[in-house]
Amino acid sequence: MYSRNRGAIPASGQRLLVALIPGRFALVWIVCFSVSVNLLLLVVPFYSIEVFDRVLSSGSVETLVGLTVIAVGALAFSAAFDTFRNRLLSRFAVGFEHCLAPIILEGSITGAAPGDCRQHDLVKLRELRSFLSSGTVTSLIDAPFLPVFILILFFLHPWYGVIALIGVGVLLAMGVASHWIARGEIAQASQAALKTQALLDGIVRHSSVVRAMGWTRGAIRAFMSLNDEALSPVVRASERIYTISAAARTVRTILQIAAIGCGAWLVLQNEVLSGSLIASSILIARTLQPMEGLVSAWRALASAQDAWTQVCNAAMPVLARPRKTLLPPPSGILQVERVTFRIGGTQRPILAGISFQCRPSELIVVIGPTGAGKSTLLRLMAGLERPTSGTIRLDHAALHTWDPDQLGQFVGYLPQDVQLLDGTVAEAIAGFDECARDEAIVAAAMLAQAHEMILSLPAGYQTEIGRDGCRLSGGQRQRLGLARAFFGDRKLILLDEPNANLDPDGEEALCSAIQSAKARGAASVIVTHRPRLLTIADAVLLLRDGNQIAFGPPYEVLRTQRPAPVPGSPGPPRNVEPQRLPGRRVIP
Ligand SMILES: Nc1ncnc2c1ncn2[C@@H]1O[C@H](COP(=O)(O)OP(=O)(O)OP(=O)(O)O)[C@@H](O)[C@H]1O
Repeated sequence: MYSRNRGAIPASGQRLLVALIPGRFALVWIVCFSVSVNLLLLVVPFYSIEVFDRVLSSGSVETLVGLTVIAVGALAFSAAFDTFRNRLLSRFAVGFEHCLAPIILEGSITGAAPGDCRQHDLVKLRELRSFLSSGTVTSLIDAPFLPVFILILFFLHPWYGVIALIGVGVLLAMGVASHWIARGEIAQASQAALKTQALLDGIVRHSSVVRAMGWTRGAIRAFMSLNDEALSPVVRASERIYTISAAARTVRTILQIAAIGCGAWLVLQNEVLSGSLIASSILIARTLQPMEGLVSAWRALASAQDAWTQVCNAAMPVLARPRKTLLPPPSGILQVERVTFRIGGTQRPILAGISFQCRPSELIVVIGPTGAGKSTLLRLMAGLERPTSGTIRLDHAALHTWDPDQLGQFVGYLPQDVQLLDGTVAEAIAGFDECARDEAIVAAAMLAQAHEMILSLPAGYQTEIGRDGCRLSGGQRQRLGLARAFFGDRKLILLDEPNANLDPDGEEALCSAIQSAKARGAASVIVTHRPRLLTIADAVLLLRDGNQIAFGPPYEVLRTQRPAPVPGSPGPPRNVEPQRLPGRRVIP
């Protein structure tokens, strides 16, 4: 079965997952209702036997009326039980999704779930939910009653039983064949569908770039070609399954005719009464119909099995994670100890042996050329990645020992691309903090010098900013991102090029916001390519090719990195601020 090469899931893990599902005891009721529905299905064949063999021979109208009332009553009960069973199944399916969706989502957000297509795990969960409330599941639940029907057929006459057994065997073989045929195609289609979805996400997300660069037709062509790739195995599998399904229908009809012919012959031989002829043909139809349904249900079954494997793979790492003890609020002592980071099995580390410390009220500015590893270092300090070796500590506790949500309350992180949540300005600042007070939101906006800008927006703090803040300018987005980073009681502020889109006024505002954060006792680490922040920094960390070239007071680091003056040249003027950061272009 296709499982994104994630390896087998231990049966104990699957049991653990199933044990979490609420309402699983409803399954007992579902089975009870199924037993009742299937037993009540026997009413029609027995009614036929009684009518043909007793009423017609005795001519008793009272018996006929009595039998009819009983049969209709039993069928009414059967319909009611069937309804209850389906309702329970659909509620169980909703409970199933409701229970597992938060786990899967947590895996996607925290990166606990393996694989690069985590957003599809929720889609797979939804597929499973609709499978659970589908007719395929009721057919599967009904399947164990087939032996009962076959036994009754044997009881009516052994030949009826033999015909039913042959039918079940042939249809079962056809079902298995369709499963084998569909298996490879479904795996292929599933992989291609993931690729198509990823491409579609990219095109929709960057639709303005696609439009501006004149790539619309190209994007459509690329999408259609991948979509065709995803559809063709589905079409191939469907065509083969339809062929087998049609053959199965023919086999069933032929066997039903055979049963009637055999019954008629047995009546002529006086081996059975005519009532049993009718009863046996009804019972054979009841036996073979679900089997025929299972032939086309194999594909749904294979897809559900694939979805279950993916859901288990996504949920297990989250369930296996130990609960973390909540630590006291930190004061903001950040220690980076011999940190090395490499991705996958790559030889060259992105960061190698980085060590420094940042105390409360200190500001460290990280500089270095493009690709030096500055953003990666910030991601590690925000706890988004774990060092390959070495440790990063906040108040002496390694970051991975903090509860991620608790740690997040004390870390204000602004990535290079601001990434604002869709919603209002206030929501973009407070995020998913349900207890956020308006005063705290406004205070953060004021600290980031974004308050005036927000008030100038059409609906102030209630202005909808659109997906990723698309209705705001780059500078406005950056100021909102800053306000979000300062929102709440942050003890560690991590900003990745916060002044990239800021004008000189914005940069001054950023400096005063950082001074306020310093005054509050927050430790700050800021990546920048511009020199303004160096004037308020306590220390500078210079990175190059993932290595720590220098760390110390700004003037020392910059002095050691300046090119030696050419003998005889006048040298740089003494009273001018540094205009070139080591390893970087000249700052205008
Ligand atoms: N997810 C990733 N997979 C593979 N390589 C990565 C990944 N993230 C970063 N890198 C590599 O790590 C190196 C450092 O990247 P990083 O973004 O940290 O640099 P940077 O110093 O912040 O650069 P810039 O100043 O341009 O933002 C780069 O060579 C980059 O290609």
